[in-house]
Amino acid sequence: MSSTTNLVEQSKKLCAYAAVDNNLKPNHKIIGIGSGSTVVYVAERIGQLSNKSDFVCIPTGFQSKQLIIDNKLQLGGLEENPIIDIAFDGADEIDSDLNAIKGGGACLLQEKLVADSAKEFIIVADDRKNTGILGKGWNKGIPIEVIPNAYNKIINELNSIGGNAKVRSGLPAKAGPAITDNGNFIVDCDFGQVPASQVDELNKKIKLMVGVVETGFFVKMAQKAYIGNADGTVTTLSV
Ligand SMILES: O=C(CO)[C@H](O)[C@H](O)COP(=O)(O)O
Repeated sequence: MSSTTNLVEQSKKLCAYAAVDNNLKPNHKIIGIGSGSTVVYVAERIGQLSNKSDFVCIPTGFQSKQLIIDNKLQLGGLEENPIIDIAFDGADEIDSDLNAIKGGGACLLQEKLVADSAKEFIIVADDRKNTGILGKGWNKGIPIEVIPNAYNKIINELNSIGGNAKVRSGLPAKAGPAITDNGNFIVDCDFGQVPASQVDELNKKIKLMVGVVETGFFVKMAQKAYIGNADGTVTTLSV
């Protein structure tokens, strides 16, 4: 592992541990666990607690479910636990209002369900994600989960409002489109930089396209973000 990779990994761990240590309380009985490489350390930290039988963890997808099981945490479902006390998740990019782009790992629908059901939603990310404006650092486009046979219709509609959209490929693991945990496709749409004041309006426009299941814009959902810096410090952002 190169020293840069080491530093990024270290910063992910630091921010995840700080987010858990500073926010998880004994009265939190239902905990949302997100997806991605940073949340691995959230699950690890929660797994170190001695009162693991006192709470239930709700996953945001297949990887997240495995993290819960691997850390010997109690697995629960959103059906039986529709109100989550606190949820932790990663992000692909964060702006100055704590709006986020999510879905780089194709889990955005379940991630948004968990975040939306949570009384407190906390983002953990290394400092490459904290650019202040969505689309500045993340140039792969906004992930949008769509019904499979609607993908070309939606690509046309996204392009007609100024986007540059393409269906996400499953290569090299799978020929053809990537398939989400919900059996849908992901369309990634680049809109360039989206100022914080325009994120809500753009998100609503996309949501209204028939065949769109969910967008990767998380608009004002997070109360706090823990950012792991390369120098070993953690910055806390809050709204
Ligand atoms: O939205 C996500 C998956 O759909 C992840 O939370 C996001 O991609 C961040 O992942 P990482 O912590 O590996 O940078």
